[in-house]
Amino acid sequence: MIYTLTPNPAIDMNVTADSVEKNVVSRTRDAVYTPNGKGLNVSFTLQHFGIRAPILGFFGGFSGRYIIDGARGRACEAHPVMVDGITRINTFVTCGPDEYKFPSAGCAVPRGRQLKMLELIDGLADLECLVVSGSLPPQIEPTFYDEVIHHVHARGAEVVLDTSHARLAELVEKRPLLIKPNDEEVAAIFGVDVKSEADIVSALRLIHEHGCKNILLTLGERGAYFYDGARVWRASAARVEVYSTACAGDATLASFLSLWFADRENVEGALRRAMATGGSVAMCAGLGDFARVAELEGQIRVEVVA
Ligand SMILES: O=P(O)(O)OC[C@@]1(O)O[C@H](CO)[C@@H](O)[C@@H]1O
Repeated sequence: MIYTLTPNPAIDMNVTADSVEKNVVSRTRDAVYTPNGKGLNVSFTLQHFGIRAPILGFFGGFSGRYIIDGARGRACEAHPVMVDGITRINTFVTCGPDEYKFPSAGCAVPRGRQLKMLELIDGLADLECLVVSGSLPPQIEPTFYDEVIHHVHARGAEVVLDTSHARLAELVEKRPLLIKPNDEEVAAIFGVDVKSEADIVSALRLIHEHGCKNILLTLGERGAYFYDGARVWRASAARVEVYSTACAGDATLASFLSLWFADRENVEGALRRAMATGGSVAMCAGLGDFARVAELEGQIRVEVVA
């Protein structure tokens, strides 16, 4: 079974504004509140594609309860580790063609609660893969990622990592099954350019040499690349009118896993579904209803480029 771990969940608040200016009141409308956080988005998307992916995470206060209730309301199993404090609310403002993103720091997770999470992971008898997604809240040291990987590997299970933390450069040496960086993360964390296709292929090979078994590199409207240590695939992006790109990367990762985790040969089908799902999510606030995935799949071109 695939599980997801979101160390720092959030309620996402998506709003629309006609203008955003400093030192004046910028009124917003159309607020949409959704239970989120990177790993939860992965679980919800997997659930859409018929794959149960129980949720692990740290939750607190009214906002934490709203997220847990929202997950259970979608028939997603949740194993919360409760903390004092209030789970964060992240704000996403769409203003014409521009997006403003304001993630909060999150609520502190004391060491005792971190150990409780590791204990929970140790007890997951059916764990095959843990998708660890998103940032770390206050009081959690970056080495918590290392500890989680150690506990998952000790159970004989695999780890998928999606984090923009600089520690990713060391974590790839622990041989995760897959990482899903974007172009900015590859440049910032691994110090390599991904402007041309030649740059991209070299970057993928470099990250693979450091230990990561598979890499799904997402590039927004430039599409995505996948490397498994043997071949590099390129997939085009869906051509859609973007409302908010928040959650699109998580949905891309989850929809890729929904096919590829069980059938590692089906990279082409998995990439087609991934790009269509990411496109459908970018058209709306939150994850939306995935209504246009099948139609968008027809637009996606996938080819082996190296
Ligand atoms: O602060 P993190 O954990 O890196 O990102 C959190 C977050 O921005 O990621 C998701 C979109 O990918 C949102 O649902 C959520 O608010």
